[in-house]
Amino acid sequence: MKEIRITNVRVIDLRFPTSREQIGSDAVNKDPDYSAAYCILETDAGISGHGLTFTLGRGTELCAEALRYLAQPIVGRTLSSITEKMGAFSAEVVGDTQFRWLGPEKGVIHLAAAALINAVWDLYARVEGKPLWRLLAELSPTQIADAIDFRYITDVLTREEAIALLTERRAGYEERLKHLAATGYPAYTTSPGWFGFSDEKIIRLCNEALADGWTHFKLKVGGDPADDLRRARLVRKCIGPDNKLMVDANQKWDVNEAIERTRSLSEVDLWWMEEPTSPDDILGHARIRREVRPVRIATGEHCHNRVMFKQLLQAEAIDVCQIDSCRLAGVSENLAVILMAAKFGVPVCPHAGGVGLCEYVQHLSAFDYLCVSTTMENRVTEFVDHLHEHFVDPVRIERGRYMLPQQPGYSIEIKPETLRDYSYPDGKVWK
Ligand SMILES: C[C@H](O)[C@@H](O)CC(=O)C(=O)O
Ligand SMILES: [Mg+2]
Repeated sequence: MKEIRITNVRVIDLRFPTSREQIGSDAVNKDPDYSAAYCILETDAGISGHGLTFTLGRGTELCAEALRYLAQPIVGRTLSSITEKMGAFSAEVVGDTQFRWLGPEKGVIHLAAAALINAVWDLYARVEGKPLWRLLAELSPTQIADAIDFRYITDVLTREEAIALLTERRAGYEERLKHLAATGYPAYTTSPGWFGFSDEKIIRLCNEALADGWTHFKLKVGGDPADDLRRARLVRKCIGPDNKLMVDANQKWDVNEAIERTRSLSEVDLWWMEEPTSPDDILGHARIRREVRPVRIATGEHCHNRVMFKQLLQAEAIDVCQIDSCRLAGVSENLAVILMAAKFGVPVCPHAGGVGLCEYVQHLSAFDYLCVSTTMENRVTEFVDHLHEHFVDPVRIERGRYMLPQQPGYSIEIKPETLRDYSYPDGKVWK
């Protein structure tokens, strides 16, 4: 096959005015405009790769600028020179000897790295003619290991251990694939439970979700204690005792307060408490987890790199590992965390509250089930029912489950008219 060369990278600052209806709101992020720094890798073969990183509106221009900077060195490179060792490529992207001072491997520059690395994976999958989950599932254990930068995690997961785990878990792959294709991957919905929604709206949306077959629901908390409890009781009453209810405080509390508030909310039978305190407080999470048992503790959407996840796992601080497709530096770093979570026996339930995150994480969950965890037990991938109409290959949900994507790529391409109308500040939506 002819070598494919990247000839140009276009970067777009894209923003959706979701705050106008309180979509995506939580106790801390009260007015999110779901946004993205979006990039298109153009090639000399006519085929292009797409990637985005999720943001909340203001500041997206900083991510877009960082993305432009990180993209420069790949213009002129062949795709195969990058994809033959995606782990080395990831290390290059995050290792720029001056730029890394702005992180390292965290914040604006890491979000930008995710958009770029994801775009390369998208291009790779398209060129191979496979959806990303299938590309990953059909790579050999050695090739998956080559896609990972193991630096800083070899004390818990070496390259050899990763290869051994993937090799051992290969058994039963065909049966799992048939099962996944037939039933889809379990999901939960956050859409009825945004912080800024009225009681009436929450109940109407829960009832609609129940009718659509949803069995797992998440509610935003972190407001006035009595109000949180009242809303949680309302949702529990509406969904009944058998469906699962999770709550998300989005980092609102100090550790002591988190313990107190979780105990109080446990009255409504919580399946998990999410982001009870600062995402950086690993020992705080460990203490909260010990003191609120049997309520399980979930976190990860603000866990900015594999080292943080390594420590959360080592410290026995989490019951649920919420990887984020673009908080971590794209597919490659997510693979590292999926494998570490498997080693510690902690279920991965990806975060997807944002634009494009559902489109991304369905591929990661499929790969996790097919090749790593080999089970769906206690695993649910988040779903939010917003903005899918802007994607060329949007997610398909049936009875509360993600159906396997079929089109080549990482499902993240946004329609050209959306790129035009929602680009910031010149798109017509922002005029
Ligand atoms: C600002 C985002 O909508 C955030 O609230 C998402 C989130 O925490 C989740 O989906 O979980
Ligand atoms: Mg959350």
